[in-house]
Amino acid sequence: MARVPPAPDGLFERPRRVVAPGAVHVPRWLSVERRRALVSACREWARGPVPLRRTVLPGGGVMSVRTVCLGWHWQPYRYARTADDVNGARVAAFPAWLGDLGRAAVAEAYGDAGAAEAFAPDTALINFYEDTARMGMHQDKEERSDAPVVSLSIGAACVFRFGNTQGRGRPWTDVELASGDLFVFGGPSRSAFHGVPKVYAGSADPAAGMRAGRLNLTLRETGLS
Ligand SMILES: O=C(O)CCC(=O)C(=O)O
Ligand SMILES: [Fe+2]
Repeated sequence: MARVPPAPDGLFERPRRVVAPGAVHVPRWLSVERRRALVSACREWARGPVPLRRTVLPGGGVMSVRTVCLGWHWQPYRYARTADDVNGARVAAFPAWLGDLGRAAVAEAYGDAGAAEAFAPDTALINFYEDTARMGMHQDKEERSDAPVVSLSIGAACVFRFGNTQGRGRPWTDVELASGDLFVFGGPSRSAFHGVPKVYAGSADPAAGMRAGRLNLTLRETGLS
């Protein structure tokens, strides 16, 4: 297992990059204040009403990431208001301020005020990765909306593998997502396969309140009511 952390901040410039049409990586978008506020909000949400837990897949496999949802609860492979595969509780509300952050993210990534204004996320999936956690290649496809997915990363850096819409295999692009990075995928990239094959052990963001591990939030429109 590679344990070499990415280059320290500031050593190399990480430019903003269009990875595929509609898929934009904006390094270090979140300020340290914003990262700290998100980390403490996630700590609260991880306590309940639905606790942070490993999702059990229909075949019996258990995901290595631990997840908690806001607004709508995702379980393989549908959304519901209640976490029927955990404790039956209704998930915490999706807060208005997180919707504002999502719209700012779309504006930043696409430079399109109309697209930003139209973005109305109603769910967040919050994933916590220990250094050994991974996420296999998948599509985010339970949403009934063409709206983009906004992804925010805090803590340890990872390899985010961004593939194609046809299948799990190549071609793909490996992107390093580090603390504070924004990644938005929409338009022709909305249903691209993607995953996290590696977290860089030893990279952390103590200033944001993360001594170890990686936090990722995806803000999405479910298209459900
Ligand atoms: O952790 C990430 O960067 C991606 C998470 C993801 O793909 C998901 O929650 O569906
Ligand atoms: Fe995903």
